[in-house]
Amino acid sequence: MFDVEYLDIPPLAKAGGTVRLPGSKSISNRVLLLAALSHGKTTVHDVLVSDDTAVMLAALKQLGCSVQKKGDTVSIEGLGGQLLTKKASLFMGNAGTAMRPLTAALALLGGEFELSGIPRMHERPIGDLVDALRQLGCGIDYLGNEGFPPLRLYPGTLKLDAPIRVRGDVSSQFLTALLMALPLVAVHDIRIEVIGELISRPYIEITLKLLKRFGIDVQREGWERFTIPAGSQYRSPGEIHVEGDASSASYFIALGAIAAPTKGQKGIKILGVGADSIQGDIRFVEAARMMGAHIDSTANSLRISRGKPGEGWPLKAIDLDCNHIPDAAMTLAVMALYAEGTTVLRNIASWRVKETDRIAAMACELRKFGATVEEGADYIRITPPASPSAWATGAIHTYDDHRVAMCFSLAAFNPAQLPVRILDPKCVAKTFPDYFEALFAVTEAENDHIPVICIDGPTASGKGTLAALAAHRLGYHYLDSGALYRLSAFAAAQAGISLDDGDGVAGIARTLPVRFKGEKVFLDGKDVSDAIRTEAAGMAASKVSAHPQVRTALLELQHGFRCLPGLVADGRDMGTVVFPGAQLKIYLTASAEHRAERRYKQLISKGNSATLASIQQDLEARDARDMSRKAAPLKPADDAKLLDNSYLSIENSVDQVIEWWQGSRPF
Ligand SMILES: Nc1ncnc2c1ncn2[C@@H]1O[C@H](COP(=O)(O)OP(=O)(O)OP(=O)(O)O)[C@@H](O)[C@H]1O
Ligand SMILES: Nc1ccn([C@@H]2O[C@H](COP(=O)(O)O)[C@@H](O)[C@H]2O)c(=O)n1
Repeated sequence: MFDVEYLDIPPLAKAGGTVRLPGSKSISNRVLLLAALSHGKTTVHDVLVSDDTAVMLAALKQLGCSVQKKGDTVSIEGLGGQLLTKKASLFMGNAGTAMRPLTAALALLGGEFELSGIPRMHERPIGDLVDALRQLGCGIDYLGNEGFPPLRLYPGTLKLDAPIRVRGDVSSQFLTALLMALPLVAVHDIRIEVIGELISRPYIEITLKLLKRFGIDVQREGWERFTIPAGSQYRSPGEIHVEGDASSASYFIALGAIAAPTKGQKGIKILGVGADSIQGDIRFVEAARMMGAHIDSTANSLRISRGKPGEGWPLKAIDLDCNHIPDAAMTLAVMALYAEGTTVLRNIASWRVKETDRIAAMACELRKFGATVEEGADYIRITPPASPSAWATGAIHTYDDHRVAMCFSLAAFNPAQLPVRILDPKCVAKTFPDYFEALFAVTEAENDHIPVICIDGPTASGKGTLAALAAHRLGYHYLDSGALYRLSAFAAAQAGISLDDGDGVAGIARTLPVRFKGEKVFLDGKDVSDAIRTEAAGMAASKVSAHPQVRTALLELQHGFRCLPGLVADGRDMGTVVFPGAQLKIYLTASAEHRAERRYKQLISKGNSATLASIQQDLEARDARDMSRKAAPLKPADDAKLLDNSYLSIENSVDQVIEWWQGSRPF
């Protein structure tokens, strides 16, 4: 996951490859709760691992459930409809799929509970569900604003004879919550009557299908009346698989529809969800087809490609009632940027009470790209920028809403080739923690568009420290090019090749079996991190680095580090030779005394013996060799910014680099 303040996505050009989707959030949280309420043990496979499911699992544990989790497989020993813990304070984060059904189940089972969430959860309505539960005699108080969480639940006297009336026109989750909770107390038939037109019906279909898997056969009359038969009892199905998340699929369906295919790939293949999906958002496929996407499906996979010019590309504007695909419809709003004409998405009033007011949020962020947007109580109308030059870009606010973050990543295919900044990208953790990694794995940018920051300078000036920290702050990759020279010398010595034999060392360098993992370096699978970090190894590296053949041999390997979303590279010739077109070049220096002292402390802290004087002598000798060699000598690039950090802390040095970087960005 990109745990950074913002993520800059370079202009993207192409897409192709296979995406395996994480499990569906809606199915995962329903199944986890049903498993907990059932008799017997349930093993749930392919569960979504995310913030919202973590909240549900934590609550179930607090309620006395035995939960074993291994990766995306969760085993739950069901409570058989009896709570072991009758008193608890449960934190629901911003997970509506946990808050609503747990409120209903706990209110009916009886006990003293408090349910709260993050501030936005306390703005999301729950009054209609509370009203329905109070009709049944459940004890529920509001602890904050009337109609909203947090809630206090306490035992009441249940009255289950009369039909239960619940509104269905604000959130279908209220009905889902009742459908999942009422089987716990179905001593006789229980009738639910829906008031108002039921929205998001496909989510109710998921609920009914899953209830069936757990032994509850709800009778339905249209979408107005539901009956839970007397004597209903939850029974574990034993094993159950969660399908891929159809709402998450929408980003990759859209990607296939708007991106030119990468060489050798037939668009995007999505695994985990397909024509047999029980999720309503699978009908996003129909909407994407209407806009021009070419989509083939099997039972549990999809393949998407962009139409030919004039036959699906550019996309076609649509005017669509999106009540059946409320979550995935946000993706259509971003696809509308690539459509000819004005797209209207209707019947989306529920957007206003989701993670954020999604109609207002989408309108505001779409305008940053130059779109003309009109918003109404329950619709949004989007006209894309009139021409490539009318496109703008901006820093996208994500409102702690995973879907805003994910769908706006697609704006990086803009024809003006502008980068897009996503603020707080880690909000995708709610449903798809590795979304951006998955996106970058199947997209391509023009090489020159992938940003590179070069940090060159003499020994022990702090290049590596600075480069690694700057990369971390930006979510970029990091190249420690010095390590490649150290490894070449090390591997050559091990193979008995003289360090003076340029061709011999170059032969080794050309096929270095190197792997970086965090701060560790592996050569042919062996951890050589400490072995290549000695001063002797640095001196050996300096020797082999003077051979032009060795430098050429390492060039391709270094270029390979230039990957989405960007790179920070440190060394001696990053800005002058390896990445001459880099967007930012820094030449980092410090006085020889400061550098010697830093290296001295570094060595001593690792338990090595050294004297300050000898270290200073060695590093000055190494610098002299690096600066005087013919091939790619150490020197500042003509367009490098000079940074002397003799009296600058590490943190201030990083701040300075980030400030320079920000200054070069269009946000
Ligand atoms: N601004 C700074 N102030 C104080 N110490 C620093 C500063 N920057 C880096 N250091 C410390 O200096 C030491 C050397 O830093 P680092 O290894 O990053 O240098 P380098 O330039 O990459 O070295 P090399 O040339 O060997 O690759 C480290 O212990 C690091 O913590
Ligand atoms: N781009 C580079 C990086 C390093 N070298 C040579 O390798 C030696 C070791 O580098 P460290 O950064 O790990 O200390 C260094 O002294 C250089 O001789 C290089 O030539 N080009």
